[in-house]
Amino acid sequence: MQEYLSQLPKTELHLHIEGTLEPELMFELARRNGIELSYASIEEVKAAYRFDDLQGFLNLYYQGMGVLRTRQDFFDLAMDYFKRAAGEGVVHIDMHFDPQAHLSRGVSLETAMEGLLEAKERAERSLDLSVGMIMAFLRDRSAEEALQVFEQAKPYWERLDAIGLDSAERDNPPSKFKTLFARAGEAGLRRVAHAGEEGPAAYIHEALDELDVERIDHGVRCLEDDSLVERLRAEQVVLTVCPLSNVSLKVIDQLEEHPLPRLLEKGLKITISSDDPAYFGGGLLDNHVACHKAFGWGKDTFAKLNRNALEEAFMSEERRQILLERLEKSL
Ligand code: HPA
Ligand SMILES: [Zn+2]
Repeated sequence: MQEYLSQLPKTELHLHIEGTLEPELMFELARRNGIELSYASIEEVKAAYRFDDLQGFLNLYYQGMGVLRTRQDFFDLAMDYFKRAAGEGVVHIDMHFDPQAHLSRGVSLETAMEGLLEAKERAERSLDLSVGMIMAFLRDRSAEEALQVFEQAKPYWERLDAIGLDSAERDNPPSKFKTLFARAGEAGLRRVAHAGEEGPAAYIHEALDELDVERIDHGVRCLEDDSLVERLRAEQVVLTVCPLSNVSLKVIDQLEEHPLPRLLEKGLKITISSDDPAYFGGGLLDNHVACHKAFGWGKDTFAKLNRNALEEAFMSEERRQILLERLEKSL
């Protein structure tokens, strides 16, 4: 099965590029930029990656990305991940990135954007990988700041696929960002949002109704509302579920208890992703293997999850057709 899962062309719709920062690269970038880390060794970093909840993770996530200073750092971060992912059979990644988390520590939008865009272009030329770009906004910061950053990013709108909404979900409802999402829609951008990870099922309804999103990132708490489940099924709204992330952040106790099998039984359009692979114990292949072990899923289920992801990915129709055909041949 491991071999089948390795060669299966896999697509991930939910990945934060800053969450791919492995401790080894963190140390290298710290050295390069003359930054003193609060960790003495790579082992110490890894030992710190035990979280009680989303906020506990976010604190380390924002701290870790402090080593990213130059355009080259952003390029290296992304390219490092793209190579690893392509090496395990990932063919497409829709990548979130958090400009506000860099602007707030004095790193310009251009530095982050140019480094990430260069890595995307290099990967698309030199690896068998396509990359979608999702500019994410931090929901625990103000709506005014988000709008201001979005306007500042105007020179890059053309090269973005979508905007997203992430960071601390509790008490930061989607409706807070209604104006931003309307503005992004007018600018021709697609919209996705994290909802129903730690926040209630009502936030999923709200993201669909008030932000007009086409995807829900996570969404696992939809099961608390039968009418919502029925809506997600009828509209075939894709959920980008992140199994190892949910275990790490204690959204669920253990993978065997994860609602994924129930979500599939209910006929929802489910995909699986790694979220922040450097922090949550593995990349997309590891998430596949863990689901196989926990749920006993066979080849058909993994084919379906990846077909769902391919159908919804931000990629050209030409590449989608090529990859859909390749997926069918790999079965
Ligand atoms: O899983 C997540 N949830 C919310 N915000 C995030 N930012 C990075 N990862 C996450
Ligand atoms: Zn996420």
